[in-house]
This record gives sequence, structure tokens and C-alpha cells, in this order.
Amino acid sequence: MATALRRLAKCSVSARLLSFAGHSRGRRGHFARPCTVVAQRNFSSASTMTVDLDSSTGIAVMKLHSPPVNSLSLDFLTEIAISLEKLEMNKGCRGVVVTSALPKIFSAGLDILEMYGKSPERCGEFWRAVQEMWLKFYSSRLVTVAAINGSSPAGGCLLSMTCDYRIMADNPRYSIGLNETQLGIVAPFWFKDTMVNTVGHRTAEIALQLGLLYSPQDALKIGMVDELVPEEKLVSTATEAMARWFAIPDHARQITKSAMRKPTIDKLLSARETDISNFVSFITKDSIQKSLKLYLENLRKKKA
Ligand SMILES: CCCCCCCCCC/C=C/CC(=O)SCCNC(=O)CCNC(=O)[C@H](O)C(C)(C)COP(=O)(O)OP(=O)(O)OC[C@H]1O[C@@H](n2cnc3c(N)ncnc32)[C@H](O)[C@@H]1OP(=O)(O)O
Repeated sequence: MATALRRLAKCSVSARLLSFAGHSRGRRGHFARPCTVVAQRNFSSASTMTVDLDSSTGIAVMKLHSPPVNSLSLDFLTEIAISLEKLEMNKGCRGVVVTSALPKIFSAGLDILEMYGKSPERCGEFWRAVQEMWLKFYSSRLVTVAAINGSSPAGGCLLSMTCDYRIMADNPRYSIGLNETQLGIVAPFWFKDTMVNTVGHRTAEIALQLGLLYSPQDALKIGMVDELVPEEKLVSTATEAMARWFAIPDHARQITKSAMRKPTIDKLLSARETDISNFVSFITKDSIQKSLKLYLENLRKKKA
């Protein structure tokens, strides 16, 4: 099932950029259920998320639910990408709010277990899925709003930065940022580009080199998030924010979005295979595997 989903994801890459002009078409193993889009409401692709589309507003809410921490594994990434693609294909959908169904965590980022002790082939497949998720969100014709209701390190921060607008719960216990260097790994160029496009070059330079994780208040100050609200108001504020974007004619907004993002997207599209082989050779190095092992041990020790 998961393999079939991944194949479907691969097949749809070439059609992606068409979606800008409004011509869009659009785990954990044993939990998977068949992926059928049921009418316009309340469909889900698997038990790792729910996707509810309100046909009266055109707003879908995608709630990520992959315990314990919504870490982005190969299967989960594939499911997220396919769910977005289904919404893209649905003419009744104009926007999506991405949030977490788990308490205190939006997403812990890429699943470190996908990068530790895996074969080069598997690492390559994983990285393609990371690229695919980023490409789908960054180039989406839909208005995308991240309702960040918990911590969001690394890949979790990246997912939120692919959205058009970010609202975070105002809770000082949560943090957000690209902390890759703290793990001894390097954010690839398109993570870096997304960060630069969000917060500007100088702030990105400091944030990336130091692998900084920001409190919601600090994230607001640097422009990593656009708004802070009490947690209970997060999804309602996100749907209200959507109204401002819906007030703009879709074609004008979509073409503008494309103009802003296309150079960054094209940069990855033209270097996709090289980026995969760079990732595989970097992540499978003994020294990097040792760093990841240590990081995983520390994560586990923290709990003990
Ligand atoms: C030359 C250049 C070429 C290019 C090279 C490219 C290089 C690669 C770049 C890849 C970039 C990576 C981006 C990433 O996303 S890496 C992941 C980064 N994520 C983190 O650092 C987050 C780590 N987790 C936490 O900080 C905390 O878990 C939390 C999210 C704040 C939640 O805290 P908590 O106290 O509520 O939960 P905790 O007890 O810590 O965790 C519960 C269990 O979940 C496991 N876990 C946590 N995070 C991850 C993860 N990201 N992947 C896998 N597993 C994770 C944790 O170990 C616990 O497991 P267990 O119950 O102990 O077994």
C-alpha cells in the first residue's frame, strides 16, 4: 500500500506547476486504510491524519496524528503529500489549515530513525519523499496556513514555512526553528532558501549556523511566524485569517505566489537527483551516523 502511494506521488510531480495557474489536478504501515476521497467532507487518507473539508467555506483542516511526535517518516511524508494533492484536485477546496492532533507537538521534524542505520537506497527513497512534500506545499495553488500548536523543530519548522501564513500558540514551552547543526547535520540549500525567503538573509544566517530554536515570542519578532494566539483560538484564528486571502481573486494570488516561489522551486527541481545523492553520501558517512546515534541516545536519556 505504502509503495503504491509513493509511486502515485512520484507520477504527479510533472503536473505540479500547472496548479499555479488554476489548472490543478490534484506510517505506519499496519494502520493504513484505503485512500478514497468521500464527497467533500470529512475524509482521511489514513489514521495518521484527518482531513476535514468544509464545503461551505472551501477550507480543509489537515490534522497530523502520528504519535508520539509526528516525526516525518517516509510513509507519513507520502501520506501528507497525497492528502494535499487530493485537496488540490478538489475544486471545492480553496485553502488548507495544517495543524497537529497531538498535544504539545506540531511535528518533531524528520524521523531520525529514517536516517540512522538505513541502506543508501532507503535513504534515497526517504529524501525523495521529503523533497516531494516540500515541492507540493511550496507550490500549492491553495492558501496554506500552519496552525502551530506545539514544538516544531527542523523538518516541522520547514513544513510550516512552506505555508503562506503561520499562526503559533503563544506558549513559552514550545519552540520552532531549523536546529540541524545541533544534530551535526546540515540543512540542505532548499531548507536554507525557504528560511531566507521567510525571515531574510541575515537572520537566517545566524539562525541556521547556530541551529537556533525560538520561543513563539522570538519567532514572532524575527518573522518566522506571523501571529501568536492562545492555543484554544488557533484553528478559529487560522480559518479567520484565511478569509483575508480568499478576498483576493484566486488567479491573481496564485500567479503572484508562483512568481515569488518559482525560482526557489526550480532550483530544487533542476538539482533533484544531485540533492538526493548528496544527502545519501552525507547521511551514510560514519561520522554523521555517530552524531545521529548520540543525538538519539540523548533524546532517550532525557526521558529516563
Ligand atoms: C553537504 C550537504 C548535503 C546535504 C545533507 C543533508 C543533511 C540532512 C539534513 C536533514 C535535515 C534534518 C531535518 C530534521 O528534521 S532532523 C530531526 C530534528 N528533530 C529534532 O531535533 C527534534 C527532536 N525531538 C525533540 O526535541 C523532542 O522529542 C520534542 C519534539 C520536543 C518532543 O519532546 P517530548 O518530551 O514530548 O517527547 P520525547 O520524549 O523527547 O520523544 C518521544 C519519543 O519520540 C522520539 N523522537 C523525538 N523526535 C524524534 C524524531 N525527530 N525522529 C524520531 N524519533 C523522535 C524520542 O526519541 C522518543 O522516543 P522513545 O519513546 O524514547 O523511544
